Amino acid sequence: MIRFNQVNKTYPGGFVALNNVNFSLAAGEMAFLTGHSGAGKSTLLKLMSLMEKPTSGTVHINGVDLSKVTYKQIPFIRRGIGMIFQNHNLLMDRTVFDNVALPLVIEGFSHKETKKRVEAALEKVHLSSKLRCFPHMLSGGEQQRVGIARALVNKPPILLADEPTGNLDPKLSLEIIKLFEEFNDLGVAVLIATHDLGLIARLKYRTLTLKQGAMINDGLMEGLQGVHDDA
Ligand SMILES: Nc1ncnc2c1ncn2[C@@H]1O[C@H](COP(=O)(O)OP(=O)(O)OP(=O)(O)O)[C@@H](O)[C@H]1O
Repeated sequence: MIRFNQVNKTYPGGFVALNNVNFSLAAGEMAFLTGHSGAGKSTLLKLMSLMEKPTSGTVHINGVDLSKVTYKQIPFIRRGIGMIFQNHNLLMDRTVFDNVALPLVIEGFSHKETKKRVEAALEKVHLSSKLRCFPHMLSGGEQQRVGIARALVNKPPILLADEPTGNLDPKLSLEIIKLFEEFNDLGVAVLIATHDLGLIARLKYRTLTLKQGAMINDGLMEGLQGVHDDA
């Protein structure tokens, strides 16, 4: 589903953001990605979504070697990945329905099919009653759930989340993770980049840890000391 093989990323200017990263995430797996600020978490997510290219090494997503993807094919590859961000990037002048419908409108789905899918996605994130609301009428946790519905409305097999609980209190954070678990139970592979060591410690999922661009841990976290030392 996701496979990194000897991946290096050096940004123009010479900064080494990723150093020989190897890992894979199978279909239906769920894992955390953590590490200090600047460790390379966002860079790793950007390589998967074709926002950046590796300097060397290969990245496979849904069986496709991304180095072989042409410019024209990029939108098709991206459709296989749902992305969720800390600030959820909702369109504030559009309703909840329109925000969630956006990926389907871009893909050219009929109005009838769009309505069916948007209603189903909003039901999954428990927001059916808020369909006609504008984002400013919702709480932070509800806005994040709209972002999740939008990311998953076209049923991608992979979900990538970059600090999805960054602005939320512990209770709401857990609710968001529970939603991810529900999608994971349906077979979606989920990778969650987070600084939230409390969340990681409570949930006992596989945890990939980056330190200065190198993958220093891959597995359940036992002791978390040292990971965020150089933050
Ligand atoms: N476009 C760029 N050009 C040059 N350097 C960059 C670029 N993007 C990121 N970097 C550098 O690469 C390093 C890794 O950045 P990255 O955003 O992947 O870290 P991160 O682990 O996501 O950090 P944070 O938790 O603070 O978001 C940082 O030192 C950053 O300054």
